Amino acid sequence: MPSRSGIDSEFSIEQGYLTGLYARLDAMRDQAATRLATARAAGTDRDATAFWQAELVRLESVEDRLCFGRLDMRDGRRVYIGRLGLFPDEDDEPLLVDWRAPVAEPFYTATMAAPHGVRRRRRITTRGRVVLALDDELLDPDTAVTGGDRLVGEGALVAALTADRTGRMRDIVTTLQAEQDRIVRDAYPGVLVVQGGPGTGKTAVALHRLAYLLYTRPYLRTRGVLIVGPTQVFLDYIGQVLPGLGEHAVVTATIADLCPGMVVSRTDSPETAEVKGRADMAGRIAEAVRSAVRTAGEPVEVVFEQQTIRLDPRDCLRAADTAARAGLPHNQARLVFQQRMVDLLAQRLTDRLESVAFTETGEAIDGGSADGRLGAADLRALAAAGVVIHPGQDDDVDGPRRMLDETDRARLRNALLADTEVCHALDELWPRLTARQVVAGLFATPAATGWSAADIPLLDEAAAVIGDPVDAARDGATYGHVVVDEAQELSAMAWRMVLRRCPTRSMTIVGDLAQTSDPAGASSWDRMLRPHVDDHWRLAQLTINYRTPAEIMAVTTDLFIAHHPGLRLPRSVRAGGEPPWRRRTTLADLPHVIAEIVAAHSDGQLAIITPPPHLARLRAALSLATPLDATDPVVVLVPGEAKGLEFDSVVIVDPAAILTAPLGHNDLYVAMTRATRRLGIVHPGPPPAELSRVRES
Ligand SMILES: Nc1ncnc2c1ncn2[C@@H]1O[C@H](COP(=O)(O)OP(=O)(O)OP(=O)(O)O)[C@@H](O)[C@H]1O
Repeated sequence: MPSRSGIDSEFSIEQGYLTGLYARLDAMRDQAATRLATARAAGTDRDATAFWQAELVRLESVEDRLCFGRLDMRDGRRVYIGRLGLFPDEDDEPLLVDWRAPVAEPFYTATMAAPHGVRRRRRITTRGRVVLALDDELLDPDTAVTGGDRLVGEGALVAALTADRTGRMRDIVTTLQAEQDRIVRDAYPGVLVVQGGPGTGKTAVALHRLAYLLYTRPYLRTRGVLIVGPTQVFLDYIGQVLPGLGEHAVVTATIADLCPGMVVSRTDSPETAEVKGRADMAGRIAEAVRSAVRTAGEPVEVVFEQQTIRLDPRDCLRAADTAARAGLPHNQARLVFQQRMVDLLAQRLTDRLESVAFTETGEAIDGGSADGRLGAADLRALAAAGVVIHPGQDDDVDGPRRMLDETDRARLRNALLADTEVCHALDELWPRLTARQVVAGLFATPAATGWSAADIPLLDEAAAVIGDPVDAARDGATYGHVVVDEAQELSAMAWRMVLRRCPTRSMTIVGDLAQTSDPAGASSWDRMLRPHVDDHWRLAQLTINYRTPAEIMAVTTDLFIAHHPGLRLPRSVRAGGEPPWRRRTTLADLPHVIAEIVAAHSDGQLAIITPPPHLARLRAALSLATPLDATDPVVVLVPGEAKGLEFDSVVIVDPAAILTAPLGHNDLYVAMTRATRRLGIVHPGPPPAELSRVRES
């Protein structure tokens, strides 16, 4: 055992070092504040103002757990690891190494068998600016046997996993595990899919990977990075993680948010949503847009300044063909079509004009040659009649003459383009479309009835095909790297929407095929991704469940095996929690029983997960305000809302009703794996067979 004085001296060494680090951080903050004030006062350099403002925010956000580790290397070097790099001076050795730097990697990956030059790994637990605990691991077996070093403090991982939940995710930078760190630092440039069971840290890993990529690929800061999550509640839940890692320039969005200006106000039946999510909807949208062009068949008559101009259907078809071959979206190709048509109309008008000349008294003389141009003989006749004709600059003096030069013809084309009747006639042939029109036309649904979640990817697809954003005022941006969380829920059409925002296909996709609850979602990553990225995607797996204790995972086994024979249940990292329980009641008594459970609950955050039909009744019974706030001590929510979240205690209501949804078994699995400590089930009537392992209380 290390002596008390030995431990004390280790603490005082680390406390002294930590105090020095904070002093350096404070100095950097002061310097950033001064530079910001100077830039603001000068008022000229907006880039400098923005830079120092962002720098100040970055330095403020690393206050908590600034330094959390130390590596003692076999060559005698000592490396302190923390949230950012700190240097005494530009060229000196760092006081603190950013956790993302290569030299920090062994902090996460070194083992006794592969120590990567590390002799001792020390985890430093702090609160505020005070050292609370030191936790040492010796990676040098010889020294360990002689007892020359010592282990100090509580295991940081266990402490992190057993801490009370707050409704906000925390970063795991101090306790990232080796299999997670490998994914965080993976240099794969294409689509990296992280598959893993509940609680394996997929979300945490994706967020840390994003922080790592922003550090190692600084160009991403200007290209922008995007996180797509299932709900706003989920995005709020993870919202503190990246700022805590010093990264603020990240956009978060649900699928609906990616389509600016759209509000989801309608719910489709699962069957309809599944149909709308299918990949072949893209073909239907393209066809609907193509068929809006009506150029075949009848000759086209266009009236301009009381003259009727008749165009041959073949001319219109040729114009449409040229426009279609320009490779532009519909609304932009329409401009090419209009241009071609106006050229044709102007030509017809010019031909007609040049085949008719007028005397000074306004009388028409038919002086046209066979090709509609004025020949030398015509000109002589016209001159004799007193008509003055200005030959165009490009006219050959010996050849047929033109009345209109290029400028005149351009003016004529402009006059045609500005003419309401002409525009109307051309619009009939190649109408300008809106995304709303196209999608409403597909399902014969009036746009006024509002849009469902499954409509959003269709609107976005239509917007891409026609070339105008759904909301004329706001266009969707593209990003240098995109993270998609709960990615198993995305339909084929939603994938198309996300991929349009990531032209480089640099993506981190995290999800679990056993948690899919959207009927249009994924049952195979390959089937979902191959049509878009061919084989430029790679699978990484996480296998250890850090959230859910073994006792709870054990009761999900029957449910899991019955529906996912090909997948493996993740292994729980900890056991010893309370055994799950179930309680039978009646439908009428349900609100009363839940209120009783809530009243008796005192320890940590509690979630009541219920199928939608009971939601309003239970919220009313508990007098809960409506918008869901995941930080409340008691929350009532449906399985879809619980995705990605976690709570100290979970009570599942009426599991049989949850199982009636199309992928209800996955919903129930999601609900059961949200608990970090306790799971209870309240069921009106007999329990579903899949839950027979749960003891009745
Ligand atoms: N290395 C770690 N150290 C500390 N906590 C961890 C670690 N890995 C995961 N956790 C914790 O485990 C919990 C589950 O992590 P996370 O939500 O990322 O898992 P997930 O795989 O996305 O889960 P699900 O698919 O169920 O939504 C979180 O509280 C997270 O902080």
